[in-house]
Amino acid sequence: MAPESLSPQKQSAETSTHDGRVPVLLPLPFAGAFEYRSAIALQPGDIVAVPLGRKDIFGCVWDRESTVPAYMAPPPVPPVDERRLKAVIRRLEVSPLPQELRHFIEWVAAYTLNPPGLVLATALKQHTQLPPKAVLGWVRTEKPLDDVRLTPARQSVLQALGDEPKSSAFLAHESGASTAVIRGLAGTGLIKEAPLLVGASFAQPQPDYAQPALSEEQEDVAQGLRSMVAAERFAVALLEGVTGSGKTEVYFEAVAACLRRGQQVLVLLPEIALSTQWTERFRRRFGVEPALWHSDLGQKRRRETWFAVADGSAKVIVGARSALFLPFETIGLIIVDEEHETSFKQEEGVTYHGRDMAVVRGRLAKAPVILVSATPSLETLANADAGRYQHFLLTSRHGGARLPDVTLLDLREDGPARGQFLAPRLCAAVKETLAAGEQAMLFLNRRGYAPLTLCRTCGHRMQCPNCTTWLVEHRNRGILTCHHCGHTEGIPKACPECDQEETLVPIGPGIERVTEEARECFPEARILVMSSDTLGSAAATAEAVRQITDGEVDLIIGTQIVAKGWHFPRLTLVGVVDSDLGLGGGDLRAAERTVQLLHQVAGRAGRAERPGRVMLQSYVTEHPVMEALASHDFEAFIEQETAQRKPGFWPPYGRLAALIISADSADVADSLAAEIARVAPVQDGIQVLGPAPAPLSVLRGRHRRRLLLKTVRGLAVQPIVRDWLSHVKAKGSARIDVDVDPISFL
Ligand SMILES: Nc1ncnc2c1ncn2[C@@H]1O[C@H](COP(=O)(O)OP(=O)(O)OP(=O)(O)O)[C@@H](O)[C@H]1O
Ligand SMILES: [Zn+2]
Repeated sequence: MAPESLSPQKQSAETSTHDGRVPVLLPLPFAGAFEYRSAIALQPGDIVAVPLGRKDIFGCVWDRESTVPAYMAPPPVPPVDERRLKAVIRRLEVSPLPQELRHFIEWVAAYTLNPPGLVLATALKQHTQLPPKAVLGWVRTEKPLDDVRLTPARQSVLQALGDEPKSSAFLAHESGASTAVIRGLAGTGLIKEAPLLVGASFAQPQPDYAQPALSEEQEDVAQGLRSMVAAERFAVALLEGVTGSGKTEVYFEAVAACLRRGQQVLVLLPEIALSTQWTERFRRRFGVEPALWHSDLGQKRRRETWFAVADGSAKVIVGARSALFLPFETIGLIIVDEEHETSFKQEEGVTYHGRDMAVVRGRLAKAPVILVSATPSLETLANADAGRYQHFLLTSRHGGARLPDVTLLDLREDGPARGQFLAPRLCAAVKETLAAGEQAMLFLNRRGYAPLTLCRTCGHRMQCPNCTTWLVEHRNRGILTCHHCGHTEGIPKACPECDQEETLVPIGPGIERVTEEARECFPEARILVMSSDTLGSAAATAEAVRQITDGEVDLIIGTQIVAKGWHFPRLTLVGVVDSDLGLGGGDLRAAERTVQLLHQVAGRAGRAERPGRVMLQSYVTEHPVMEALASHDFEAFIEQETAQRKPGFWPPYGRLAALIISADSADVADSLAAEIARVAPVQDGIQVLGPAPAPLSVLRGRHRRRLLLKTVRGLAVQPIVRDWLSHVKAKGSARIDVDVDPISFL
């Protein structure tokens, strides 16, 4: 989304006790805030308990003035009659939601066409459940030192103690002493318990802890980023650089600049649970771990982090997109790493794009935003080309490493033997690599053993009973499973259709099947499989990374997990088993996404002294995607994509909103879809496509139809969709979901 569509923000300094009435936003799908009576003075942002129907519920005292531009704002909620007004029960003793965060919540709601209460729910998820319990730490007492015998362990504890209370864990870590020593010290009366300042457990990153020597090119870019931070105003930059060029190292300089100004930094990573290498690099650069924010965080840690972000003591927060909803004290910089990743888009509930909303958040915080990628999205490139974003480039790999040589393996000519998936030339290359004591990687973006199970006799295909999709065989677990709804069944002995035994055969490869083949071809190799099925936790991932880095593994076989920003210095060969996999389906971004993914995987090869090579197995070697990958010429590819999208006003040259209609039965879905189509907007610059059955026309037992609204760039989709949907109502089991800027077209 373009920053120019954001209007300047209005201040709403007004207190909300207004004739004793306050608007309170509840974390529920209502159109806006409700009014309540309040005898006590309340400020916007206060968390309160209020009655709703016969229940009590938490809500947030809201602003009367909206900062969202009028054309995007939802219609106001009609005021409530004085006599029906209910009273606020009490104010909670917890930190209020800052104004900037409230404005952000309104923005996200208006932009994504969601009720603001649902967006508030995202922000409140952890907050109001928190009992404000004091956590105790230790401080020095008045008692003179001379009275006490001091062991070296006790001395080092005293040294680690500052003016502010410190937690036992912190003291133990800093001093190397055990908690027993600390308790012993307390027994002497030299230290006593005191409430911890919230966030005290977050050690401060040191901007000058270990500064790298930057190359000239890196230094130029770092300088540009530092001055953006120094300007302390909203601006967006694209940091584009080939894989291994040191983008992380360079944006760390912007982080350092922000830390020196005492401000907070938010870094969004697409796959935070996999980011162990990233946090380790951060620690090497800044001396401490950053604060993490993701869904696997334990309750206690979540709570500590929330408060430490609110009081400004957590300086660098690295998180998944939900970190955008944290109550930052002063954001000075936002970084979105791998900005092209589609996993930044939340697909369930409130559908929003983390990258785009990061730009909104930066705007509200008056802070610069840096978008980082080796293969930027067309959206971001278009913004850079139009001069809306600054554009920084890193053109060479660090330390003289070369970009890998990319070879296309045409499967029509050099394909593998029947029933196999690795072409002879790829096998030979793997053998050579392993013989040289280097590591190889095979990439296939498909979990399980085989994507389809078919009866050789009658042609029956094993399908999910709840979804329009085939069941995927997971041979290791002896099951067939649906990757959409989770339906699981045993692998039958006989075909359920024709009852013949031993006729079901797997069609096509998943990584389990490729692994089986690799074990036969490379019997000596130590193989490690990386997929969400084998790496369940951050700890398992960290251990896998350690094994690879320490050279305990020869061959890595994996799904898209292996494409993430890993730095494996011994890895010199990457083989892509099925390069064409992402190209089918006719999705608007299929080609773009394939280039991004395969380039990212290829970029894992040859990142240190030894040169790398990449082999792409494909049936369409003449496809522009394959040519771009082989020649490292993305400009030509982007030009071609642009030429295809521009005339039809496809993003980023137009805007999209998808309507997904779903219901228990096909009839209900069809008739609602038809009704919506009948009242579709007719206007210059607008086109409505559909209704049509969704590619996943049945999902979890619900029948789905899609309509797509397309507008020219100058028209905002929000008011159009809002007006459109005001003419229809979903009844019974039917539902209408809106997806603004859709990424998935399933
Ligand atoms: N100036 C530097 N001094 C020392 N090491 C550096 C420097 N620049 C980069 N490196 C090292 O080079 C390697 C690649 O850098 P980095 O991972 O930052 O690149 P990247 O552009 O983010 O890569 P990718 O897009 O592939 O994830 C890392 O190990 C990094 O520590
Ligand atoms: Zn299913």
